[in-house]
Amino acid sequence: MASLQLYGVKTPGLALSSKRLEFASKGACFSVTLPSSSAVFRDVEHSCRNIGLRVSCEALRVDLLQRKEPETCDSSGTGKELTCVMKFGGSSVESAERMKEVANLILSFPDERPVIVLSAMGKTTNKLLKAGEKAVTCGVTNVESIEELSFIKELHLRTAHELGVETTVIEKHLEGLHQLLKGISMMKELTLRTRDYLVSFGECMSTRLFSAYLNKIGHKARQYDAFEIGFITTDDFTNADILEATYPAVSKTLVGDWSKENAVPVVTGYLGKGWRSCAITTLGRGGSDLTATTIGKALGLREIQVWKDVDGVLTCDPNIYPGAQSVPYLTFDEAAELAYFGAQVLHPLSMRPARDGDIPVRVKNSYNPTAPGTVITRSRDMSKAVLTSIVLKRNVTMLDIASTRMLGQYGFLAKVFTTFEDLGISVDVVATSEVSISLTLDPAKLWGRELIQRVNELDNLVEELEKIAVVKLLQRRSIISLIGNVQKSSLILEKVFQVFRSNGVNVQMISQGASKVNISLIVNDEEAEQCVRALHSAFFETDP
Ligand SMILES: Nc1ncnc2c1ncn2[C@@H]1O[C@H](COP(=O)(O)OP(=O)(O)O)[C@@H](O)[C@H]1O
Ligand SMILES: N[C@@H](CC(=O)OP(=O)(O)O)C(=O)O
Repeated sequence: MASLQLYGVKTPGLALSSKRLEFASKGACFSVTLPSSSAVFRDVEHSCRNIGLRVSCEALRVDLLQRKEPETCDSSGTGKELTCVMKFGGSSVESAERMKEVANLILSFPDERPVIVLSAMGKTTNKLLKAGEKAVTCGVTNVESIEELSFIKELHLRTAHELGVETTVIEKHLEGLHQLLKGISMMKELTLRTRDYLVSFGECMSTRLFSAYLNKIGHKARQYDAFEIGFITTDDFTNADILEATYPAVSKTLVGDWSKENAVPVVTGYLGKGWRSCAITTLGRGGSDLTATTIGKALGLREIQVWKDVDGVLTCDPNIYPGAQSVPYLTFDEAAELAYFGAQVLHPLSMRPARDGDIPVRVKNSYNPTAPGTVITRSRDMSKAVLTSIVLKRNVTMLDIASTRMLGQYGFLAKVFTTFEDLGISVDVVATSEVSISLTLDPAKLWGRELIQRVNELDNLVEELEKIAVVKLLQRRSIISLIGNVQKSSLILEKVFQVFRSNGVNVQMISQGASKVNISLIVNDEEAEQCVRALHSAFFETDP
């Protein structure tokens, strides 16, 4: 038997009984006693609906997984609510020195009562993945000498020493990591599920170190593993999606604990728990941004701050052009499009919870906290906006598909897209006429797969499409996305084509589509960076 609490209750004080259920009203909470089988989850949901309670199987499952007894919200804290999320990425917490600076930064906002979200230290996630790959082939006796394992151990132990906190806070994890790598090397295989478990050590350790440090300097803090506090996801290992049930569960734990002890919550970014597998999942690379916005929405906070190593969202990738400037304002739609089309600065799905909860997101530089950064909100004054940012997505596969039938035949586009659906391949940019279609394949989805699988999928795709069309497969293309005010598309395109002409570059496909903020152009990979630099100069560095 398990004890549950239900969320989303509409009518406080309502009592219900049935053969299998016992609801006892407790303010807005109801506890229920039932055996833990999924059939019963459905029964409970159904019964609740019948009496006007809005709950989902997922919400029930979350609480059952936590197996928490109903608690009274007796508060011994200050009664002041949490105000914002502050997320610090790997670049912001790469060393003890950086962690100290981040702690100072947090303390320099005495009016804020933040939830802290941290990524793994520096490049730890990459190193963990590399260590996992080496473990597959190196043999159990050689795991000890995997360079990346030694690096991670040394980094975290040194950080503990330099912060002056007990190494015991991470020792169990370091030992667990070592054992896991031995396991991988025995099995000679690294599944996606194991990969997620492997990388979770990064966030689990960074948050433990940081929370211990805050406590050491007299700032009460409490560490949380996201997968223990209700971050419930799909079971898509390495790219899991957050489920609705996460919001009430996370809010209940964080707000409940805060109201009792006023300890700054320090939460692992990037991680969740698969709702069927109950195993640790990850939200895709850079997923801590999504953790932050999810907490912001769950708790209805005033602001979500995402602290990076750049002065906010920039006019283009500074690695392509160091003269990129910071963009002061963006809408959620612009930021989402920018992230989706490849700007590494934000996780592609991270704007969704912020937009749903209408919570402003501020992108700031932890190395330069006085810089204003970028504020992302639902709407902004677009009257003067032309181009906001230029984004590059490299190594894209493009398909030219021309119907073998004549003009006036219907159903061609439907057949093409059915083929994509059947093969589970998603499409990025599309331009069509009645009898031909050019499109690019989403590289994130395609390149995430094993090489053999990828080649097979492309072969199958072309084979299927060739039944109705002449197909040309074009590799090594780049999408240049122009994020801005599409209302001024003629002005933007006039300038773009001038730039391309003077650089001798031919655009191979162009799509404005339904998006109100993005014009996409496809060029050859080798021409792409030069184009971005030339466009940047034309749009941002010359007088209007
Ligand atoms: N348009 C852009 N604006 C800002 N940064 C960008 C942009 N495109 C790419 N970047 C890169 O994104 C990096 C920040 O993202 P990320 O490495 O995920 O930060 P963090 O680890 O702090 O979360 C920057 O250092 C920069 O190199
Ligand atoms: N550590 C994870 C998650 C993350 O969000 O990292 P960062 O905030 O450093 O991009 C990654 O490297 O993907």
